[in-house]
Amino acid sequence: MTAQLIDGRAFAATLRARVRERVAALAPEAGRAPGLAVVLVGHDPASEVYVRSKGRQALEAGMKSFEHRLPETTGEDELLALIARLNADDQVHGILVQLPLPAHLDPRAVIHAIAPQKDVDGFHISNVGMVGTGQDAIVPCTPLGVMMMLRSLVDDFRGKTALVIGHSNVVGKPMARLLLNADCTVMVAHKSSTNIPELARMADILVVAAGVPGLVKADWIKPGAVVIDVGINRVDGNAPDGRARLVGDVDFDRARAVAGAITPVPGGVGPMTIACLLANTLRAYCLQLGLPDAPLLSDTKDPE
Ligand SMILES: Nc1nc(=O)c2c([nH]1)NC[C@@H]1CN(c3ccc(C(=O)N[C@@H](CCC(=O)O)C(=O)O)cc3)C=[N+]21
Ligand SMILES: [Mg+2]
Repeated sequence: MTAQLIDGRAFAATLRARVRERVAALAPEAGRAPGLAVVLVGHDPASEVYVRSKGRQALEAGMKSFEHRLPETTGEDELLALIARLNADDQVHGILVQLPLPAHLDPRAVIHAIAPQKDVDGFHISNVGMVGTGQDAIVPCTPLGVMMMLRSLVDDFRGKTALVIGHSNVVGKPMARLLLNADCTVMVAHKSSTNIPELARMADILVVAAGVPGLVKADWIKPGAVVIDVGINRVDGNAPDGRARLVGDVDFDRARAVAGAITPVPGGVGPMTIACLLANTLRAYCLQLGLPDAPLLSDTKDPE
């Protein structure tokens, strides 16, 4: 058997188109469009690329984009003052502070300074607590995108067993909570657990967010399982042209022969993360303006 490839670029394009349509319907005058503010401190090259594409995609969706680039040496007071201004700015409906921050800045203090209704990353303790108790909240972009893709593949989460490898606040923990909220049986493993292969072999749904290239071997995968690879690892010099190559956390070429469906890297989870940021910004806008907020992709079985 060869696994079905889950096309994250196609899902993301469909979601972006739905966001764009709804923005056009809700805010025909550009002056009232949803606004996304992205804050980047310092010059991490990967972060620069992501921040640029977030800004470009926000504009393409008919939103306003505000980019704030601050020097590496920015003090916490200065950053908190900027967040306070963005919280008070009625043109700004979503605020994202790009992580990681330089070491002298405390990410918790910064995240918790963001107004929860503008926290489009879903990292504020208020949104985390809401998701943790099964309430409607702003959900972190990567796990939200994964759930949208899973819903198109899994008819009924009840009775399914899921393993999440990695328990970060950004991906693993919220992923596990969303799967629990969907009535899956959920296991969460640290990447260095010695029994991961046995746990993985029980999983109908395997979500890997460990940051270890090729961690998951084909013989860990239950035949027919849905495998979601969240890893984005830059491996130097392996591409035919000698440049860095992106690989996931799953030994993709061999896993394909065992899994029922699998996400590639690149072109899997990554593109959905940014599309979900736009969806969250639209959601935040609706919450702030008291507009109805209908689901965009989460309710549909098929991205077409
Ligand atoms: N506050 C905050 N929120 C984030 O959501 C956040 C962040 N900080 N810091 C960095 C990570 C990383 N991240 C990605 C988004 C898109 C791709 C993506 O589109 N990846 C493409 C490939 C891109 C490439 O070629 O590098 C793909 O997988 O196909 C990847 C990674 C969001 N992050
Ligand atoms: Mg991420």
